[in-house]
Amino acid sequence: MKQDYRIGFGFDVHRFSRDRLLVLGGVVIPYEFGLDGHSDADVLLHAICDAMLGALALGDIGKHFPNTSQEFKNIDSKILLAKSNDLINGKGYIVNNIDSTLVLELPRLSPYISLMQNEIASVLKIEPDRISVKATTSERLGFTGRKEGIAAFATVLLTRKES
Ligand SMILES: C[C@@](CO)(OP(=O)(O)O)[C@H](O)COP(=O)(O)OP(=O)(O)OC[C@H]1O[C@@H](n2ccc(N)nc2=O)[C@H](O)[C@@H]1O
Repeated sequence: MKQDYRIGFGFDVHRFSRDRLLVLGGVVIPYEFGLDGHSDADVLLHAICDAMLGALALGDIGKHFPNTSQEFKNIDSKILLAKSNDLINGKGYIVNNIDSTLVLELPRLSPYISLMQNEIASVLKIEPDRISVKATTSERLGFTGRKEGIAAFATVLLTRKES
């Protein structure tokens, strides 16, 4: 008997880089640096994808979207989020809610949080109030504190699709 609920956790890190866009939660954020990566390096969406896949023990994003594949070069990570959603839907589950936290010193994200929630909700086709996006500094400690990059954490609760 399949469980009615499955919980997943995701984590990702990307390093800051010049001449790259900063894309977080599907939103382009004005800043002097972007994030390095094979895709658009949307670290928040990657952590959320990882949590969705992990909830059903489907492996991690690298297994489904390898950074060695030309298919995913510079890809918009909203496409990876949609693909991850298709995978869990195909297994009979939908996203009930997401909680996530970005760890970075700068830029300030509070003006963009609701935009990110709306973008993610729109891709997943669920209500924005089921998507929580938070941002915190690491009090200038560690690689995030040295402004070398951004870390993202996400937890996702999946529920069975109404049969
Ligand atoms: C989103 C994508 C799109 O191509 O690239 P980026 O834009 O982040 O570069 C990838 O899915 C991003 O996958 P991600 O999983 O974050 O990349 P990595 O950390 O480099 O891990 C790549 C693969 O190596 C495996 N891996 C990683 C570390 C480790 N010590 N042993 C491993 O076996 C992981 O299971 C993963 O499947």
